[in-house]
Amino acid sequence: MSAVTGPPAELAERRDELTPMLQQYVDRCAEHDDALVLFRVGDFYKTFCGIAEEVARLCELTLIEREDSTGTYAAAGIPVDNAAEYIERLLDAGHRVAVADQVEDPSEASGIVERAVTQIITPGTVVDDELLSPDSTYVAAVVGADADTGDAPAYAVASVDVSTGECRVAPAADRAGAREEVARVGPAELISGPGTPEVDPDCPVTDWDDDAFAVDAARATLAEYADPDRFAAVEARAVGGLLAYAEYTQGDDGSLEYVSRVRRYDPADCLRLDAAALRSLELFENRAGGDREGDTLFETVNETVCALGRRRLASWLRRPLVDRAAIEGRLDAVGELSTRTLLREELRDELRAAYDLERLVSRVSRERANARDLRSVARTLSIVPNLKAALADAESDRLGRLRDDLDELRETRELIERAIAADPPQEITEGGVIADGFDEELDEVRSTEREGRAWVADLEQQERERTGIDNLEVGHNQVHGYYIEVTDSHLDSVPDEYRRRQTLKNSERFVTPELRRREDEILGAAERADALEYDVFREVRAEVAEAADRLQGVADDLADLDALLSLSTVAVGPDFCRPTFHDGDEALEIEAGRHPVVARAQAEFVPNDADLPAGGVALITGPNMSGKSTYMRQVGLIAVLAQAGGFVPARSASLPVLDRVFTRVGASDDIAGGQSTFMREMSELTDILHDATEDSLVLLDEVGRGTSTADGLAIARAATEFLHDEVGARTLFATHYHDLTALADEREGVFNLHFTAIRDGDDVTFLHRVDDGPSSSSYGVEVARMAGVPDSVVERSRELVEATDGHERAPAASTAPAATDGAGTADGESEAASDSSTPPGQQTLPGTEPEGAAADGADALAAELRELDLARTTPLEALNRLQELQDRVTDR
Ligand SMILES: Nc1ncnc2c1ncn2[C@@H]1O[C@H](COP(=O)(O)OP(=O)(O)OP(=O)(O)O)[C@@H](O)[C@H]1O
Repeated sequence: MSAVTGPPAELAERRDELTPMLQQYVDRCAEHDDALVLFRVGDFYKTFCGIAEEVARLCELTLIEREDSTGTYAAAGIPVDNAAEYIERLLDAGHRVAVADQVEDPSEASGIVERAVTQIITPGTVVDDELLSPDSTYVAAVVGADADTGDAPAYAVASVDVSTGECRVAPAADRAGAREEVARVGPAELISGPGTPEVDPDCPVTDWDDDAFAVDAARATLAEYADPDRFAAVEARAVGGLLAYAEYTQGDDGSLEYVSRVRRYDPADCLRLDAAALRSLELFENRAGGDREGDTLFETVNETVCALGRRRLASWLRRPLVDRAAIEGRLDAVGELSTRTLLREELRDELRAAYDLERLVSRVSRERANARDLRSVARTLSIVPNLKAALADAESDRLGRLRDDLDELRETRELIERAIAADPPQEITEGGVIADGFDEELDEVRSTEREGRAWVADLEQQERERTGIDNLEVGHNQVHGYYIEVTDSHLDSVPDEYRRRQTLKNSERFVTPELRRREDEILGAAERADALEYDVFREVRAEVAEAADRLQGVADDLADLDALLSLSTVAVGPDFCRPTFHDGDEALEIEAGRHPVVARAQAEFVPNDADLPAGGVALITGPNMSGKSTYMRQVGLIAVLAQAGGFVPARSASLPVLDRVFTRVGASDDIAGGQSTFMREMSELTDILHDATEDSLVLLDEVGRGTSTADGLAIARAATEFLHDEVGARTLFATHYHDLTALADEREGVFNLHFTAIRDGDDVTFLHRVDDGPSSSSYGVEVARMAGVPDSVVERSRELVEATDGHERAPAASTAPAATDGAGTADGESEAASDSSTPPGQQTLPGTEPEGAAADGADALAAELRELDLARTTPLEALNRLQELQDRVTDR
C-alpha cells in the first residue's frame, strides 16, 4: 500500500455512515490497497479524497467538492471515453490502477449497482491497445532455488507478455546470470516476493504475494497452462507465481487461456548479450537513453511492415543464434528474398495489411474482442493464400517451410466474413454487428422491425390523404414515442380514433391504436435484435477462439516472414554482404566493414578491415575522436547482425559463431549515463574475466580510466594479459595507455592497431582509418600546439612527455613475466631497457631531482598531464591548465 492507495482514512473510519456508493468505493479500495481505484459512475471513473487529489494532480484534472448527506469530499473524475490517456499518466508516475466497473445492468439492479474490479493495470500487464506500444511488454519474475535443497538450477527467470500470451522461463546458474537474463528480457515490470533475489532491473518492482511462489501453489497455477512436471521446481515457482500475478491483474477474466505454451529455453542457446552489451552496442537504446529513429541498430535494420514482424525482429536481435545451421537457414532465406525484388515487394505489400494477430487472438480468447477485431482477424487471414501463392517457387528451406506451414484457416475466415457485418460498430451490444443472412431468427426479427418502420414511414402520406390535412406530420421523440402532429387550424378534421397525447403551443399530438401497436412491435424487435446479435456474436467469437492455437501459428509465421523480409530489404542496401561462418579456429575477418548506424548517418564513412585471429588481442590506440569506439562497436554489431541471420555492412565477413559479446566502455564514455563509477567499471570487468570463453568477443574501451594513471594502467595490462593467456577470447581493446602497446612484443597474438589524424595548418583531419602498429604518443601535445598553446609551453610539455615516456614503461614492464627490451615505442624509436630500479608508477623528469618530494611532484605532474583529455578541452582551458602546470614546475 503506498501513501495514497488503500481506503481513504476519512471515509474508512466512518464507513457505516456513508452513502452505499461511497461504502462500495471504500470496500474496493480496501480489497486493492496497492492500486489507485477508479470507480465507474456514469460516464466517469471517479476517485475520492486523497486518491482524487493524486489523480487530479497527475492528470491535471479539476478537483471538485462532492457533497452528500454524510459530508463533503474531494472528488476527481476521468472521462471513460478517453480513460487510456489518463491511465497512462498514472502508470508513468509509478502507480498501479484498479478499474472498478459496473457488473450489473443498472436497469436490473435493486438499489445501488454492484461494481467490481475487473482489471488491474500495471506497467507490465497492460492489454489495452491504447496503452500498449507495438513492442513486446513483459512482466517478469526471478526466483532463487531453496539453498537447503540444493536444487538445480539455482535461479529461474520467467516472463509473460499478457497482451500476446507469450510465456517463457529460463534457468540461470547464478545471480549474475539471472540479472543478465532479466536485462535481456527487458521487462516493463518485475515481480518480487520475499524469496526472490535482487537483480536491479531497469523497471518498477512490484511486491507480490509470497504464497504464489510456493512450489505447490505455483505448480497448481502452472498446471492450467502446461504440464508442471516438465519444469524444475525453481522454474515452476517462477512461472507459476508470475502467471498467478498475471491472472490477478486481469480481474474477472481469471485464467489466461490464450497462454497456450510455456516455453523453457536456455539462455546459452543464443548469443548472449548482457545489459552492458545491449547498452553500449546501442541495440535498442542509444546511450543517451533514447530510441530516436535510426539511432539504434534495431531502428536502422527495422524494415518490417507489421507489428508482428517488428516484435520478431527485435527478439532476433536480442537473442541472435548460435546454431550454425539455423543461422545459415535464415541467411539462405534472406539471400533469396534479397535477390528476388518482385517477390520481396509483393510479400511486403501483402503483409502491410496484416493486423496484430497475436494480440487479436489473445483478445478473442479473453472475450474482449469486438466485431471489428474479428473482422481484422479475417482480413489478416485473407492475405495467407496470397502469401502461399507468392512463395510457391521459393527455394530456400526456410521459405519453403513457411509456405507449407502457413495455415489458411479457411473455415474461420469464412465464418467471420459471413457472420460479421462489413463495417461493424465499436460496441457489440448496440446492434449492427451481425451480417444479414447469417442467423435466421435474427433476420426475421430484423424484417419485423424493418416492416414496422416502413409502415410508419408511409403513415404520414396515407393520413394526409385520408384526413385531407396537408400539413399533418408523423414524428418521434424519446418521451412519447411516435405521434401524429396536427396544427390547431386543422383540429376539426382529426378522425375519431386519434387519441390526444400532448398539447403544444400551436398544435396537438396524437396516437392511434395501430400506431401504438406498430411502435411496440418495432421496439420489441429492435431490442430483441440487439440481444440476439450479442448472443450470436459471442457464439461466433467462441468459435473463433477454438482456433486460437492455429491462429497463433499463423501469427508466428507472419512474424518470421516479415522479419526475414526486413533483413533482406536491408541486405540489398549498398555494400552489404552475406557473412560466412567457420568453426572458430580461423580469424574473424571483415573486409571494408562499416558501423551500420554511424555509416547510415554519415555519407563519408570510412570502411575498415578487421582481422582478429582466434585468441587474438588487438590494442587500439589513437587520439580522441579518431574512431576507436566506432570501430570496435562495428565489429560487435556485425557479429550480432550476422548471427541474427542478417547480411552485414562489409565487402566480406568471415566469422566464428560467438557465444557472447562482452563490452566494457570506460568511464569517460559513460558519463552521460551518470552511472560511471570506477566500481561499476571494475565489476563489469570482473564479469568479463569470469565468464568470457575462447568463443567470446570482448570489446574494452578505455578500461581503467576511472582511477589513477598508474593503477589504471596496471589493471588494464593485467586484464589484457589474463584475457590473452587464460581466456583466449578475441579481444579489441581501445586504450589511451600508450604503454600497453608494448605488450604486443611480449605476447604472441597481441598486436597493435591505431587511428591517426593529420594536421593541415590549424586544421586536424581524422582519417578514421585503422592501421597496423601503435599510434604516436606525442599526439596530445600536438593537439595543444594546434590549439594555440604558446610555443614555450608546448616545448616544455614535450620534454615532460618524453621524459615520462622514457620512464613510465618501467612499471608496466615490471608486471610482465618476461623482461622486455623496450622496443616498439610509440614513435618507433628504440629505447633503452627499462630502469628496473625505478619503483612502479614513478617517473623521473629532466631538470628535477630524482628523489624525495620533488620526484613525487613530478610524478603527480606527469600523471595530471597524461590525464588531460585534450579533445575535450578548449584552447583557453588548455592554456590555463598548462600555465598552472608550468607555474608549479618553475616554482620548484
Ligand atoms: N570510420 C569512420 N568514418 C567516418 N567517421 C567516423 C568513423 N569512425 C568514427 N567516425 C566519427 O568520429 C566520431 C568519433 O568516433 P569515436 O567515438 O569512435 O572515437 P574514439 O577514438 O573512440 O574517441 P574517444 O577516444 O574520445 O572515445 C564518431 O562520432 C563518428 O562521427
